[in-house]
Amino acid sequence: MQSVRRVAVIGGNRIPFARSNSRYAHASNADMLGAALDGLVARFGLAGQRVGEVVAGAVLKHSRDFNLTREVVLGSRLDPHTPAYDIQQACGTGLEAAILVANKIALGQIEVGIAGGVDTTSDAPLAVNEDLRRTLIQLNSARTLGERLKLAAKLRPLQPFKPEIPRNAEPRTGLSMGEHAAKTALRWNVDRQAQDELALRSHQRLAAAYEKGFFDDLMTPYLGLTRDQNLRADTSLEKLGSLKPVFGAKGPDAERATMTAGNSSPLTDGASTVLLASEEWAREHHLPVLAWFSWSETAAVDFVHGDEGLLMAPAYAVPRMLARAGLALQDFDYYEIHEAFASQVLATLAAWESPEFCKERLGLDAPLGSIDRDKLNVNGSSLAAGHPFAATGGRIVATLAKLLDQKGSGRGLISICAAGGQGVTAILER
Ligand SMILES: CC(=O)CC(=O)SCCNC(=O)CCNC(=O)[C@H](O)C(C)(C)COP(=O)(O)OP(=O)(O)OC[C@H]1O[C@@H](n2cnc3c(N)ncnc32)[C@H](O)[C@@H]1OP(=O)(O)O
Repeated sequence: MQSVRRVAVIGGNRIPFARSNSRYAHASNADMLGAALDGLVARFGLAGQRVGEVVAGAVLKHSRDFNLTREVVLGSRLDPHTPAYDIQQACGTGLEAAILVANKIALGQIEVGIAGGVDTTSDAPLAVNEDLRRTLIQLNSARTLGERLKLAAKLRPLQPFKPEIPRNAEPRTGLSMGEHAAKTALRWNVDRQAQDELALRSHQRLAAAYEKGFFDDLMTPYLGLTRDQNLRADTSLEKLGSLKPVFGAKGPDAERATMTAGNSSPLTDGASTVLLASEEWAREHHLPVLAWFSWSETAAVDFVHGDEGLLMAPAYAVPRMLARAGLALQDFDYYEIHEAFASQVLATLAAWESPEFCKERLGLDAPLGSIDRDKLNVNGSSLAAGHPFAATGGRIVATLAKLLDQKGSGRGLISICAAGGQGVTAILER
């Protein structure tokens, strides 16, 4: 059995993120992931090379995209002998892909790998209703004219052919991510002002990062976009404060609704990729190491039978990871907490500060405590950049690795909430 090896983050490449039904309206998942991968291959001189594995995924995928990642690799300049496959862990997909690749490198199973993710809400897979779908499948395999006529006769009463549009909702509750987050915001008394301030900071910091050229070697322009399209450098607390609540805005608690289009991440299209490798591979290829991928943890909460918030799993994953790593919540120079909603970031921070939550839910004698907010999402996050579900993990890993490289030393925490009541977290070090 080989001992565990250090895993290097070499770099990343993504395309600018676009607002849904806008600049990338006619691009497919394969087009966008292909563009992000092509940029990575070009930047790190990987053309013609056989990479250990490429692992990526999409949350919303057409049924024809059996193995989207492999198809993208076959269309890329990588050696076609590069194995590639899809995984899916909702909004944690990109980070979970990086964890999978990192673990294979750590165990000596591969020397180098690429993790990625892509999503489009502009090209979402539509399905026809269940009866119609089954009848069409049977019709396709019917052997005799009689069988076909019998099945065709069944089709008429199934009119209209109403498509099933995938909803951004939990199958077991029927509630959208935003509606779940609104319930959590009430539970944690997260106020509107704090959410709008977090959103404003996200836009200001992302804009400042662009101005400094931070993304110059992390991004390839695509279809005319050179910056994330959702970024509103000119937004203000006044503008944000004037927006009407959209989640939790109906029902008995409507008066207390606080979540708006401004403090919720928008529906977004985009793709990202990250290059991970063993120390030896990096040295042999003369590629500098940005950061080391050191710890990870995935947790799940019972939001169906219990009272845990759908997007609160990172509140459980992080302390478990800290305990294994022998670290405190304050031992970090950067915190990258994915901003699905400002309220979910603030509820997570409130949970870590709560003596009751930490004792009753985490079994800790003392709360994890608060973090220095100046170290949180220092170059903006999903509220400003947008959130193409599976692509967010790659954006965050590459951003944090570069921040640590620029600082020269330090440690960063990644926390991503995901649908299904799951949370994916990791630690990068330099
Ligand atoms: C999936 C997982 O596994 C885990 C997760 O991450 S959960 C998160 C998943 N993602 C989501 O659930 C997406 C949530 N977001 C949405 O559904 C939609 O973006 C939304 C319903 C919140 C808003 O949709 P919309 O109404 O089409 O947004 P949009 O038209 O852009 O904005 C509405 C208004 O607010 C304004 N606005 C939005 N952001 C603003 C800002 N930062 N500053 C100023 N104004 C802003 C817009 O200009 C617009 O104003 P007008 O009506 O005057 O044009």
